[in-house]
Amino acid sequence: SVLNQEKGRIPKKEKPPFITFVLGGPGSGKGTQCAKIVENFGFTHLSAGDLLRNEISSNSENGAMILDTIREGKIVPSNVTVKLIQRAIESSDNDKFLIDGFPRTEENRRTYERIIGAEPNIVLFFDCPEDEMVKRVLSRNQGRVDDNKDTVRKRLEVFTSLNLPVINYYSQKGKLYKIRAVGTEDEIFEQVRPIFAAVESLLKLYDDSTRSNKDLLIFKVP
Ligand SMILES: Nc1ncnc2c1ncn2[C@@H]1O[C@H](COP(=O)(O)OP(=O)(O)OP(=O)(O)O)[C@@H](O)[C@H]1O
Ligand SMILES: O=c1ccn([C@@H]2O[C@H](COP(=O)(O)O)[C@@H](O)[C@H]2O)c(=O)[nH]1
Ligand SMILES: [Mg+2]
Repeated sequence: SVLNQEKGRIPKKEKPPFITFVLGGPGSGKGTQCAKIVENFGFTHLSAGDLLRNEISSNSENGAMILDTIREGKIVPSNVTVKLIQRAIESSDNDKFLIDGFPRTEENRRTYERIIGAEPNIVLFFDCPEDEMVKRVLSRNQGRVDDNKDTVRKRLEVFTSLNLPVINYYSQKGKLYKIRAVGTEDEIFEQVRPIFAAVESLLKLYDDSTRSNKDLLIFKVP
């Protein structure tokens, strides 16, 4: 805005957004915890699965292919998912996002980096035992076509073989925050809260600065 420019600050859209990837197996509680982060810290929640399900319900050209892929617990082609995420980020006024359930594969990750031209600032990993994840998914009752025994088994296999390498990648980069995703929703959120309290302080510093320096957003939570 003019006000910002007068004060010598960088207008909001010219600053890179703060991106958090939220990872974890099926039913680990990603969506549940994202809702709490939205409520407490004002992030915009973009669930890759929800963006894909919207494509099915709006009868888009890729809808049938996406439905088949989700039924099988497989992964939708990277360019399709990344374009949906890109469109959602660009059409938002917010500058801090939770990208939930993406990237699922190393190929997803590289495609995101190529198209968006950036890496996430931090990555959360909800680490939950398999038997607990299966129990949660099978009692979810939201009418999802993939919440059945057979597809859950396939989703768990895909998680282990394709998603864990992505999680290891971000761990090696020092960007990963691992949450022990057992206990009540509130108990789990008490592990999440300090991470976003630190992010909030950092973003405040950044908002007050005149720099568009991305390095300011590389930090360690105490
Ligand atoms: N800590 C918890 N204890 C018990 N049930 C939980 C807990 N957290 C979430 N749930 C429930 O487990 C189910 C799965 O949670 P949620 O949808 O948040 O998982 P998810 O990681 O987003 O799963 P998916 O990858 O399949 O989308 C939901 O019915 C949710 O209400
Ligand atoms: O990046 C993504 C995210 C999701 N999928 C497909 O959607 C389902 C459901 O995802 P949830 O995160 O559990 O809502 C997932 O099993 C994949 O089939 C995808 O292909 N790519
Ligand atoms: Mg979810």
